[in-house]
Amino acid sequence: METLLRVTDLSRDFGRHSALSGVDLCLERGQVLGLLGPNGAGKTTCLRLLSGLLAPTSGRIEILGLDLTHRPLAAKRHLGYLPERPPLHPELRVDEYLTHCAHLHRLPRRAIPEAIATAKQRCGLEDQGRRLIAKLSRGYRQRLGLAQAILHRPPLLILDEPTEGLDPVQMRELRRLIRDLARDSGIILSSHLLPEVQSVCDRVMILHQGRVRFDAETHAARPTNLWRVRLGGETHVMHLNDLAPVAGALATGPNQFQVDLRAEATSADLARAILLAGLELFELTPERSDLERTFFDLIGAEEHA
Ligand SMILES: Nc1ncnc2c1ncn2[C@@H]1O[C@H](COP(=O)(O)OP(=O)(O)OP(=O)(O)O)[C@@H](O)[C@H]1O
Repeated sequence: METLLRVTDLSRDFGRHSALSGVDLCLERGQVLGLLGPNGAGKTTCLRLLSGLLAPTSGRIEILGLDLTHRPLAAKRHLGYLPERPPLHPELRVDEYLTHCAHLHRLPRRAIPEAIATAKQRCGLEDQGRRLIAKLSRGYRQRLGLAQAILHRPPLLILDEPTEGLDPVQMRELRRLIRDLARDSGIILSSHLLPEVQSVCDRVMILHQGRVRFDAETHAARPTNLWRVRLGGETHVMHLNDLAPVAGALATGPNQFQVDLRAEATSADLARAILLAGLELFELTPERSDLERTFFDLIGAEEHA
């Protein structure tokens, strides 16, 4: 595997306020990393640092082994960036804007038409070249922002809230595009939506108040077949362990249990078995994964604050 990005002990202060502190991360080609966190967690600050738009207070960022602080131009050549609000020029047509971006990316003049055609094709903009940007829908503007980010075929893509403001169909299409782009690049994206990150990312980092609170592969963070069960009356854990769909049960409180179901069993099988055994079922809910627990604890803390 090829390491595209290596970040060591990255911090950024604004005056006395620490917006980001002690972030370490590594990204390989083919990986999609999701930065998740509530408003003000430090996601945009982190992505602006990684894209070289903001200088770190301390720490090191290497893109394909090039130090972003000491060799910014060489390092940024390998990077495509979709900011939270892409600076599109509404008075330009799609092709005019992409030509302008190609010049900014310093693409050789002869390579520009093909680069634009490829970027438009990948982003589903083939028929939009003559359209005024002012007339594009939100979804198409986002595609155009992505097209400018991939125009020079960078191996590293940084996308700040790429699906923000899109409708569910546009979101699904953009997620598909992100997965497609990840076949030959590494992608970091930010979001404050847990399902979004779970559906598109291989790895997730939760930021809160500028610090990393959780960092794991998303498949490792997926819930197992664990359920929380609350029963009525006087029930012993043995009653649950005797039921056919149950692989194992633990008592977690008076009449409360954590139940691990057999691989092929469903919650409906469990509910049926509990009722057939003559027990009273008060609650049956999926146990959250560590990722979900951390996320909802933090969001809950935010809402409470
Ligand atoms: N230029 C700046 N000057 C001062 N403070 C800033 C600046 N940029 C960000 N901050 C502060 O740094 C913290 C992190 O902000 P940041 O925009 O990175 O969060 P975020 O996770 O991207 O939030 P959101 O989801 O709302 O975009 C916030 O407290 C914010 O107010």
